[in-house]
Amino acid sequence: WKDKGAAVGLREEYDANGNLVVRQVKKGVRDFVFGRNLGEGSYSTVVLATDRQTLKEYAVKILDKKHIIKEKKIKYVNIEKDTLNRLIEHPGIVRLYYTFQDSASLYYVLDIASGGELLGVLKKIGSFDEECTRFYGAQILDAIEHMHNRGVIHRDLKPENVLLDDQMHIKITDFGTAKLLPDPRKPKGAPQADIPGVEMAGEDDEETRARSFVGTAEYVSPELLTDKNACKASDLWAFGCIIYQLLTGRPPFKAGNEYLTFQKIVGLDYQFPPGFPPAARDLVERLLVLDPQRRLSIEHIKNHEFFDGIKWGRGLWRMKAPRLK
Ligand SMILES: NC(=O)c1nn(CC2CCNCC2)c2c1CCc1cnc(N=C3C=CCC=C3)nc1-2
Repeated sequence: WKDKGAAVGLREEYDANGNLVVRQVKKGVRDFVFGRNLGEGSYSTVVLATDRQTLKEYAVKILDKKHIIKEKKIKYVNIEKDTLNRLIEHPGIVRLYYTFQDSASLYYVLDIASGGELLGVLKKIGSFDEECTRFYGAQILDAIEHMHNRGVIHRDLKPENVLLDDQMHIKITDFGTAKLLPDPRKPKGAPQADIPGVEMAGEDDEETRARSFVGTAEYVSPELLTDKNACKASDLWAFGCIIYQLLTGRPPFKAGNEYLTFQKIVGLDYQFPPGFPPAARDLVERLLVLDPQRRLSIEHIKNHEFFDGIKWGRGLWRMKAPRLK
């Protein structure tokens, strides 16, 4: 990285009344007051931060440059930034506002999800009723549809990566292991963005990176275990696991260790507990299908009986979140 430091760019503009307005266009470390630690990744720390000027709160993801280079994770860093830039305008996905760097670190300034993890809420109340599962399932599916329409496969969807904002609406996070397909909105052959000036020397090539990643055991799709290839339907397998888990309090495939969990997955070895709602059961059975080609498409899921009554699109994000009981 060329160390651009935290140079703060200022732009002089004139407003409608001809008054000179000086606008700050580049943020830096000095513009934020850093607070408590929100989470640790393998090469990043996420910290609560407040913008000194606007007092707006953010989550700032701080990536250690030395560690990234030593662990050859430059590609992951590029993928995450490119992914977040592609998904910039969906209410169900953590938004990237600014990036900057100093001599030691890269900084991503992201939406704060003050409600923490969906998993935390699920653990607190045990399991969700149908209404809450329908609402949160619909928001997660709407965000997955947006990702897939932009050529992004998340590959590690799980309740820990579904966060909640102050309206108890979801915000999906952690795109460091996403798989980026060519952006359908960019004309064929157009260069796909990267972090400028970041050498890829000694980097895994994209194919190796894309094939080397396996998500979190309980949510990994069978195709990722058998032929190492994730596709959009892999996110819908994880979605089926999440719907099952919201209604029962546990994922469908869980064993004493990862190997036994993987065996259950490829053997489609799971059961529905008594009282599992029939419409939800039909939906989950059409998602937890070994052949990714035969899994329900997003359009079919949206029209499934389980989601009867859901107003898809912008209306879904204006709805008041149901009380979690
Ligand atoms: N890896 C990330 O990008 C990331 N990690 N976190 C915190 C993790 C804590 C463990 N589970 C997954 C998330 C965040 C982000 C994005 C941006 C982001 C925005 N808001 C929060 N909010 C939290 C609030 C309370 C507890 C934990 C997180 N967290 C994050």
